[in-house]
Amino acid sequence: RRPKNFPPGPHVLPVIGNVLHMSLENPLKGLEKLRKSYGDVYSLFIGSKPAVVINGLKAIKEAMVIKAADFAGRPQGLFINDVTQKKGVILEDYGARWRDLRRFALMTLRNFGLGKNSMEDRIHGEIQYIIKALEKSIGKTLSPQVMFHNAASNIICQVLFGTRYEYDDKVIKVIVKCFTENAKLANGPWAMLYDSVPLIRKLPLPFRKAFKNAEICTNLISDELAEHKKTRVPGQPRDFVDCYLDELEKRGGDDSSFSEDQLVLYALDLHFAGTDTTSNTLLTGFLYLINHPHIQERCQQEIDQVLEEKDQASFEDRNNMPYMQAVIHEVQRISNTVPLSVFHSTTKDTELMGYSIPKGTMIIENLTSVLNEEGQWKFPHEFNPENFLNDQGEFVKPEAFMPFSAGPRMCLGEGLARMELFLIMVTLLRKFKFIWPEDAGEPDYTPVYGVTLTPKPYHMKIELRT
Ligand code: HEM
Repeated sequence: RRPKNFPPGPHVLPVIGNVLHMSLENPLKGLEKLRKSYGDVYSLFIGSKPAVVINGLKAIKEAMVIKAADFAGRPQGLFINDVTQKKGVILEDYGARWRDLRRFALMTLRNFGLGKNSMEDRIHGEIQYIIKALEKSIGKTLSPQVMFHNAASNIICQVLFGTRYEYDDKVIKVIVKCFTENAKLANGPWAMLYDSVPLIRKLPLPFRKAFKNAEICTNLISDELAEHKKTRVPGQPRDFVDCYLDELEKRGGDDSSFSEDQLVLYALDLHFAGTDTTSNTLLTGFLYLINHPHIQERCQQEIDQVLEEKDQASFEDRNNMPYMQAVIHEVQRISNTVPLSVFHSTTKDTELMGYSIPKGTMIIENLTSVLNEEGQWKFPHEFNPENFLNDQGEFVKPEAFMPFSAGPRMCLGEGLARMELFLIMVTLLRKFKFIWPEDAGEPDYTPVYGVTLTPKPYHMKIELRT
């Protein structure tokens, strides 16, 4: 039964809740349909657990920005918390420990953006490997999926461990495989059963694979950590792991949010958060640019004009490229890379749009509903950079642009992600022309649903620009 004054929603069945109202293949359509029946704030039962789904700019802003702290928790006691051993920053509940971990990550990322070997240099370094891979395919077709995935992974690996991995390296292949499998399991029916029926948790059922995968990744990162401990010079950090080890010494080892065990899961968290997101946005971006050649050409004209004889683009150049800025933001809007954000939970009894929501209720922030909300965009349902340009052709960012979410839990890698998207897209568009192969048929823009949305695999043809 729904508590008193709880948001409305469809009829609930015992044990399975509202599972039948949602397609596990793609729940986004089901959520949109329920919004039409019940309004911007409604409730669903996932198994026996109530969850509130928040849709549209007005309600999301009230929850995540105005009542920020009330909605900044993360659900606990779920399958995914057990798999990640309640460590790391993404799933940590709202409180002092989360704040400490988040502040440390933001500070370290900022420090690595400065100085000689800056984040821009690291990104440009990795772009050279993408260029090499593309040059090998000139005049032929290429599937860009693995290439973008590895590039995003390498950029974050350089920050975390100070190393990049060759595109066919065994370590990174194993980590990526484990992540992909776990993301699927976490989203699937076995995780739901694990959450709903605690008695089966120790049984040898398919969800055990997720624990095995987590152990494999933990062991690989522990090896990396051991290597760092052998070669580091205290006070002269080379990367995130060194910074963390310095911090650990400073805190004297009696602080439960900072320990070597924590570090391993923390690094895996950042790697996971920074890889699939950026690479799927790039993949979607190129899929649209290839199939909208006039937009691709207009980007190239602006890039040529602004960069002239300069060797390489810098992130600052974005301020002189309103059209490119609009295109990248439109790519992010249409990619809708993390469609349901990461689930939140309420930290106390609270209210939203006149409804009462008890402490500890799971909150599903439907970012899709804002990124294509009618009334917020000139062209909500089509790929059109005009969504981010005013009548004078200047770049403007509507309030409903929130692919990184909003409020205290909003993506902490936003700065890095935006820099990667800009430098990679500008550098590649400057050098190459991307073409849809003649024999590829009509493009299919329907994404494959998961924690992140992924475009269906596709091929691109590459020509060198003169
Ligand atoms: C296009 C790329 C990216 C997109 C669309 C994206 C999107 C998001 C979203 C929607 C959230 C959930 C926010 C919430 O719960 O309200 C999130 C959280 C997070 N992201 Fe990103 N992200 C991207 C890239 C990155 C990168 C490169 C990093 C690496 C540093 C990163 C690290 C994180 C972390 C650590 C969190 C959890 C923050 C917390 O719980 O306090 N993300 N991201």
